[in-house]
Amino acid sequence: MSFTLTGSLPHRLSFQFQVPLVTIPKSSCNSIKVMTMATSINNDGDTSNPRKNIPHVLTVAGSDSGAGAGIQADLKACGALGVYCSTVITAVTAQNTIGVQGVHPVPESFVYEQLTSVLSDMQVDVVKTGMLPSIGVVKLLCQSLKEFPVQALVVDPVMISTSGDILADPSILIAFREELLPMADIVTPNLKEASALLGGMQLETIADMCSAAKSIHKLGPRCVLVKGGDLPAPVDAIDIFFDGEHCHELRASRIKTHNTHGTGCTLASCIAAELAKGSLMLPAVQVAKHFVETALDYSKDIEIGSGPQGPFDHFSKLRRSIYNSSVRRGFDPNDLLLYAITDSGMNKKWTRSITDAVKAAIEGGATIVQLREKDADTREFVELAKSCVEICRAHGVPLLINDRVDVALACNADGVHVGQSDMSPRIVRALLGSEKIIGVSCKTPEQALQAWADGADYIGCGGVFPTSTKANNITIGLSGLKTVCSASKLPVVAIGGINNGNARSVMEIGTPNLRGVAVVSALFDREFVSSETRKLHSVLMDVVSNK
Ligand SMILES: Cc1ncc(COP(=O)(O)OP(=O)(O)O)c(N)n1
Ligand SMILES: Cc1nc(C(=O)O)sc1CCOP(=O)(O)O
Ligand SMILES: [Mg+2]
Repeated sequence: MSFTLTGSLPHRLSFQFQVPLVTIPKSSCNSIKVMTMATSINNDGDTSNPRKNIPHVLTVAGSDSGAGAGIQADLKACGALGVYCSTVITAVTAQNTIGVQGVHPVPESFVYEQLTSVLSDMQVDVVKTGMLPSIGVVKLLCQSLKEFPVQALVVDPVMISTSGDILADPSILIAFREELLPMADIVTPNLKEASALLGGMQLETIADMCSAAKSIHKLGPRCVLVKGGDLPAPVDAIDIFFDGEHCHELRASRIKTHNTHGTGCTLASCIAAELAKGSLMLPAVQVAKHFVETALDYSKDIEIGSGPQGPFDHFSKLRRSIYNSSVRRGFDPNDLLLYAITDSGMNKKWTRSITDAVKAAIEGGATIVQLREKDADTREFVELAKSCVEICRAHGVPLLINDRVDVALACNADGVHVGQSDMSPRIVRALLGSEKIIGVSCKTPEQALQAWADGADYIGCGGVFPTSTKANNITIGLSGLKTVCSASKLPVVAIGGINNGNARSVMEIGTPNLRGVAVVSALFDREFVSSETRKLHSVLMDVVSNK
């Protein structure tokens, strides 16, 4: 549903915003961005030239001459995530991989001039703060935000650099506590900063981090992310996210590298960028953590500078691994169109072998096949899978294995499909490598975003309709499917109770990333698999060719 706002812009344009009506959950952090498409109407009333509002983050932070942290990191992080980033520079620092050699604060009146300049002209969605060197700057920022409200404020409470240099007057704590944090949607302190905000509280365990997050929350921000990177050598990097109700433990692999300069700025900027794109807070934090983890991993061996803490690479490798994860070589989302999933019980009932069933489905037009053999012995399953790999390869159709990563490795299948209670897709990716296809079953937008963050290639979404093929399956309906598709950054295949009669209604829900239907009984609980597949194929072709 949407409503239309009309009004006037400065200069000669009038505007129309199509504003989708969204229900904002009470407990959620302020970050549901209403995505807008401004249609410019020139003086002749011509509406043919739509102007897109690109998501926009304004960073208010210090410049780092070494370009690993500060304003430079913020620009790179937003750029890598496809978000415009404007900048208000609060201080110029002379720093490199060795440390901070000098800090030159920009006069407060000129920080204010920059703020007014950007906020009065540009449509800023989210403000992210980094180095705020004085109480005066904090006060002017708060004043500007009251004058020009934005959709979300992300506060990275920078106080001391990783090299130990002081970047803000300690008196800043009062201004943080009393002025800035009450306006923040999220604050992202590391352990030292969290401790400073709480008057020196000792933080040594996950439980300490959780109680610190709750105490900081009482200062006014809607959400708190306490970063545990400095905890003594745990296996994973653990952060605590508190949304006012629940403490979530967020884990990422700990990457062994000295190229970590700018991780805090990058994380906060990525959160801001995701919020600007319309994400909810927890998924935004998860995407940001995944971004930093992947960037550190790709940059672990690069060498820039001679000091102990180098910068990392926000761009080149990431473009391949994150931004284009849906176009990983070996996976074509068009393959999801007619997704055939085997069921040994059904094929036994119709007295045919699984290999014959797979051949018949391919003959009828199946574009991808999944072996879902819940009862097979492992040895039997591997042999069956090897035969099916051969059949599928001969026809250029990818073959995935349901649940069993070991079987997929043994038969060199094209990938694996896992559900919410199977092995985590992040681990599956680590085991299979970047070239294999990974699908994840999702019933909610949060699961869909997590699947993307975990490195999946597509999601299976259902049950769209009731099914007797999978016991106790929850039905989400066409509306549930649409909600998940709209949130998903990955291509989607719909599943559950789909057949020739209802496939059109599924494919016509109107979300471009819904790429096909996955079916079991509509093909395999039938006498003639190839003709049933052909009928479904022709319905799907009819829908896609008329799109
Ligand atoms: C394409 C596709 N989507 C969803 C599923 C279901 O996977 P899962 O939730 O793990 O349930 P099982 O199939 O393992 O019972 C799927 N297999 N394929
Ligand atoms: C295997 C499976 N997963 C589902 C999910 O909702 O994730 S529904 C399902 C069974 C689909 O079989 P049919 O096409 O016979 O309804
Ligand atoms: Mg499963």
